[in-house]
Amino acid sequence: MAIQKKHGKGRLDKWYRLAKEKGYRSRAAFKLVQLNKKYGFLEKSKVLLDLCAAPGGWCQVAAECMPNQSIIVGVDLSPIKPIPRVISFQSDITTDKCRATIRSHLKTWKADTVLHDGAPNVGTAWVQDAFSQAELTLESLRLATDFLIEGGTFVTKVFRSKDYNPLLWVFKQLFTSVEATKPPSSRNVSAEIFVVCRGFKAPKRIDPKFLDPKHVFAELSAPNPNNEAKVFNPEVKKRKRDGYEEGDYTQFKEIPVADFINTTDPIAILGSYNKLSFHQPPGGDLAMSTIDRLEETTDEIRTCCEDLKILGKKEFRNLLKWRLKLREKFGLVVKKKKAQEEGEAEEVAEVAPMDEELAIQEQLHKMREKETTREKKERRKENEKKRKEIVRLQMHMTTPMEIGMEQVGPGGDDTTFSLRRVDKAGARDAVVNARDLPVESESEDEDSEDEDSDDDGDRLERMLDSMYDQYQERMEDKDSKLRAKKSRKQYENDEWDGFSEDNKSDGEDDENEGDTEAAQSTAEEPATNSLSNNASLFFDQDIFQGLGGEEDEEDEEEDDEEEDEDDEDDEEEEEEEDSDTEEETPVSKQKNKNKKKSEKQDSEWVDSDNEPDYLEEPRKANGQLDIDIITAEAMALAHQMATGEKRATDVMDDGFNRFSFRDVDGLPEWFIDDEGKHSKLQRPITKAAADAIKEKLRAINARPIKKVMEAKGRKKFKAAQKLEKLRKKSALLADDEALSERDKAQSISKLMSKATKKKPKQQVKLVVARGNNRGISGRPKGVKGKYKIVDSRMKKDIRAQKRLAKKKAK
Ligand SMILES: C[S@@+](CC[C@H](N)C(=O)[O-])C[C@H]1O[C@@H](n2cnc3c(N)ncnc32)[C@H](O)[C@@H]1O
Repeated sequence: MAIQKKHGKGRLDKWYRLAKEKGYRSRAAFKLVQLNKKYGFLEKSKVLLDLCAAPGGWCQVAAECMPNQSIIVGVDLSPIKPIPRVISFQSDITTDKCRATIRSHLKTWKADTVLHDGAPNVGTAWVQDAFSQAELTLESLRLATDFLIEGGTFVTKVFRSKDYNPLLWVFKQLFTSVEATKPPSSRNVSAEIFVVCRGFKAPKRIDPKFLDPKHVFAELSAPNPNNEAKVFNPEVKKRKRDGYEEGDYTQFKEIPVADFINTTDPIAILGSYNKLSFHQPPGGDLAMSTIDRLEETTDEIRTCCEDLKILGKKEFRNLLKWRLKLREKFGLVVKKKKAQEEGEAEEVAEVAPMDEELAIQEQLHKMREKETTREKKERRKENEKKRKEIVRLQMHMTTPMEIGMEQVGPGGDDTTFSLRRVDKAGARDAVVNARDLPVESESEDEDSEDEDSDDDGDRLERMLDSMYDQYQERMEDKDSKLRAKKSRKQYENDEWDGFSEDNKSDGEDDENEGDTEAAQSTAEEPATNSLSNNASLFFDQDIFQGLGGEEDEEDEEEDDEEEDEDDEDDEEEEEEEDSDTEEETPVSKQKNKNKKKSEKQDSEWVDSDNEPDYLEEPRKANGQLDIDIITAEAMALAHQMATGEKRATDVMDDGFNRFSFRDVDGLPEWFIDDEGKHSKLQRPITKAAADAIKEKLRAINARPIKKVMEAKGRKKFKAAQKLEKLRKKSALLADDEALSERDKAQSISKLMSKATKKKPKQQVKLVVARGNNRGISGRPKGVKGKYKIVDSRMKKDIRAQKRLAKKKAK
């Protein structure tokens, strides 16, 4: 059971806040709400008497729940501010005057329900309050018996004390059903219980003893205590069930040490008593004298027992240890548990749990709170780890390199850098994009903590990457330029054919063979397939020159054989072949032309082995490259080349600059993208080139797009159809002999005017982007037909334009 604070803000719990919210005068109002929810007596009542009603929370609830025209009378020692539909007055419920006043208000009516929530010493008039709680309850019962109707309900607050059971016994004599319950809004730390007595028996004569506190709460004489049994057989001793002592305001409390040894709750004793007494009664006490004589009971222990209020932690610990030792000596340790279990079982049975749903909800709430605190803790831990990892990365303590090096070491079964393995591990894309790669620890000796933090680093990287992807997607949705840029980038990435699907399937049969094929294909790509410039340059390096493909070798062999067979015809055939191919395509023509031209300039440029990939580009009928120059830089370059200001070799030279071979491996994409904006050669743009591009774009914009053309075509077609219909109709009218010529002419002209009448244009509603419409996407609420979202400025401008146009028209 959670212990709630009894003071300060601990009192301001959720019921307090709820009461404030709902306008109830006290949090106690919820106790009645919950009691009524369980027993439903208020809705059935027409006359209600609220004893001890101030400040009036219960009266408010009663006024809410009871039928209209009901009579509600509230009384308290303290004044009650007026409540609609409630009669209230100030009086002591134990007096005859109070009884008379109630009678005057109720007249001949009998009450269906009597409520009593009285508590002595809690109201503002506590000085006048002389009764104990139990006595007050009995007094309220007396009033209830005076005013209750037969079958009526009496709801009262009772405190768990030694008087509780006698009270319950009295209730049972007067009511058919008596149930004790504790509403959820009643604090757990409070000893209060509510007893709902239903079905008032309304006996003609009530035995005065039932309502006489002296008689009801008279103590039964206890049997002589067996002190020996008390110490040695504690299971026989029943747990003290006196509950809270009424009116015990004594400051100094002492308790016999034997009780301290026997108790199941030593902490409570140490906390609430001032002294553990070794004092024995006149007749002597075996337990006490035994404890006194034992060697464990040292002088120090005795001194500690003298004044518990001045002891520190250490002394308390000593006392508890001493108690345990004595209990062991008396053999009480195991038995104590049993006794406690029994005691607890009994206690639970006393109070019926109320409103299970509410209890479950509360429990769920607690569990959820626990869960969130746990999650928060974990998140904090995780963040701390990530922060450390970033610091490590920044200090170059971890390197995002050596990708897959340990898996396939040199001299292993696989080739040194088996791309296929990388591919199989699903990291091909990662290699291409130089990201998402797991960073492997550099040495196996690194401790597990480092591995963990490496994993965290990877996770952080991946998180950043995915966040960046999401950001880009969002931006692409908004910006078509970005979309185009992405598709261009994708296209460039797709050009990397180093790991073709074919190779993949081959490789599954024979790894080694596949590998050579992969190598071969990569070596061949520059010549046959269109690789990106970077890739071409990469494979142009000397290291790849020696790598010949199987096909090449076969071709060579075949050539050799042919050479052997017919040496003489070889040269002629070759010449013929060359001329044939030259004639076949304009591409080769162009190639040849290029060859001849560039022989003067640069022999490398037309090296057939290094055929540039632009040969795959679309060409015009005359064999010229069909290049659409769309950027000012390209236009400027084209201009420079056309005027001879720049040569092809210059362009190639320009290709080798400090940005050409930027090492982007292992760098996150967002970083590359960000850098890419600036890490490139800034090419000069001429004014003429910029103007030419502007002109070109203007022309492109002026060109009607396909959809507009289609719409225009549809319009034309529909007009033709309409005309045809009209023609047919007017022909019919003209042939109608029943009509006079004048009527015919009139009907035809009517038809024509109807056809030529333009449909009124649908108005475009201007919706100002303010209030709820600010920043919305899609149709604003309550707008039908065509609409346009504008800002208020635009709306005003349009109105002004219209006004001006009207003025001009006048
Ligand atoms: C817990 S408060 C009642 C709260 C009330 N049910 C409500 O919902 O606002 C207890 C009240 O009992 C009143 N009380 C105590 N002894 C009384 C007595 N002898 N006669 C009348 N009222 C008494 C106190 O003045 C105090 O206002």
